[in-house]
Amino acid sequence: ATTWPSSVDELEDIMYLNTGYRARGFAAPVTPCSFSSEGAGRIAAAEFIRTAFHDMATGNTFLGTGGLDASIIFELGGNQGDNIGPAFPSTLTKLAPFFSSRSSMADIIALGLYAAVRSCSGPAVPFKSGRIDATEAGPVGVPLPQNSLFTFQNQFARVGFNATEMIQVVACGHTLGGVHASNFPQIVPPGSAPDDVVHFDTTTKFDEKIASEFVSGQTKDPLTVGPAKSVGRDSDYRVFSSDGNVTISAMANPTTYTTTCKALLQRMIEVVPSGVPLTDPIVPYEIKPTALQLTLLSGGSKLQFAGEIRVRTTSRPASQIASVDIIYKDRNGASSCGSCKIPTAVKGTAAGFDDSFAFYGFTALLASDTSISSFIVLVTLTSGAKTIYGNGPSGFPLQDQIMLQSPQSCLASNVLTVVAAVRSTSSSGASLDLTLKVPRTGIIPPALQAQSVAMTKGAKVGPYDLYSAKYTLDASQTKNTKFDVSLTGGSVRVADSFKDVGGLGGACVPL
Ligand code: HEM
Repeated sequence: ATTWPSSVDELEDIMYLNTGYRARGFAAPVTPCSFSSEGAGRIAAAEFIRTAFHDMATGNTFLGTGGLDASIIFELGGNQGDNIGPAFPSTLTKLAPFFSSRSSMADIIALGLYAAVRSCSGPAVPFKSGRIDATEAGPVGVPLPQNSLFTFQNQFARVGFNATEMIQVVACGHTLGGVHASNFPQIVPPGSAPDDVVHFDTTTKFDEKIASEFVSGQTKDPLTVGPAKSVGRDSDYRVFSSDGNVTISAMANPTTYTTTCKALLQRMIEVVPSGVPLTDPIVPYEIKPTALQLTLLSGGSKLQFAGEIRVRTTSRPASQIASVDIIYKDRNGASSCGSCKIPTAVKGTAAGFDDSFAFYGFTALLASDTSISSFIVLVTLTSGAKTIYGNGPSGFPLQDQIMLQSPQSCLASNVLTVVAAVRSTSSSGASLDLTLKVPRTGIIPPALQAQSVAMTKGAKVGPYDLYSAKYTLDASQTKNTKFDVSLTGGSVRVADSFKDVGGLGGACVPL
């Protein structure tokens, strides 16, 4: 199990909170499987999968370069012929809002494949994080329908797939969507098909029909039969028949198809430059603290501790949970707080493709002198059974050395004011660390730009000193800027992190 907090926390939320309370909505553009906000003839799930393939396809595992690195964001515009069609800009536009300092664009593209495949009833492709974004275009070299079999085999070998795996992974991709007349008029002549698109198989589902219809001679795959043949663009035919139909026949079995595609699509999204370490596959937390916030209250003797505990309710439904309690330790790791118990109440439920969650909210007052350093979570079932979630040996950690003072902070006509409370014993100073999204001409995702502003020391309130800083944002940055407040001077970075300017009020309230 992952210990909280972890580098995967943001991606874990994006991956699992599809609908309901605190939904991130990442899978909404590909739900249901047949959906596209772009209108008739388009399938966003197919476009997400094709985008991941094209980003990966120019990698080179011999040299350890490229792969799934988001270099595709620099490779649109059409002059190189690799990325033809509106699928790529549409996909990147839908993915870009999820790009942050905690979720690289390359990870988001890979996660897009997971969501698209799963939304179409395909397997849950294991998703690791840690991909690093390229800073410029990669080489050309996506397989094109006019390429020879020999070229295809070399192109797939370059990204680590042998001749058999090439057949398999093409069959995994070409189960959704199809060929569009506007992109490949020699393959689908304009006006020759409804909505100017011919689908690869007869179902809009992640299934083996692409293989079974090929083997039975029923296929209408436009890269196998039809106009593509006479112009040498029947690439699926060349690929699928390249070993005398042995592999594509095996892929006609539904179980073989699903198992093979799960493994090969995972490998596909794990083609990354050498030296890029990926995490273990992300799995949902059983218990995950959410939106925790300490706030110093007026007078300085009390801290407000508020937040939510997200409980996974997939195998243990929320209806069986009688209570969720927090049991905390004071800032010295002791229990000077007495029972040190904080009750919670249900705030809402959420769901992913395969998991469900309930959020339990709480607000408590703590003595600011003794404060808090960690907590564990006690789940009591209606049967009386109790389970303690300790997050490893030391509990869920919480630092009280620096905290955002949300009520004292505000965003008023683009001017951001941030106030933090810093324990008087803590440090030499505080810093406001912004992650700005800077729009780039002709490139869909913005650049991330780190910006630090020294905070100015103000009044002393109880055991804390207040610090403040101002920063003027561009209009486009008033909704998408994240920021930390951090201590300066220490050897280990201590911060209250990943706050959203969108969460601040329009008027700062003095303490
Ligand atoms: C020999 C290798 C391949 C060739 C030559 C090839 C070629 C093509 C072509 C020409 C299209 C039509 C695009 C359009 O008209 O919009 C297409 C669509 C598609 N390809 Fe491939 N492809 C190959 C391998 C793959 C692989 C390995 C995957 C993913 C695992 C994949 C996923 C897709 C998907 C999902 C679509 C449908 C897109 C849509 O409906 O918008 N392809 N491919």
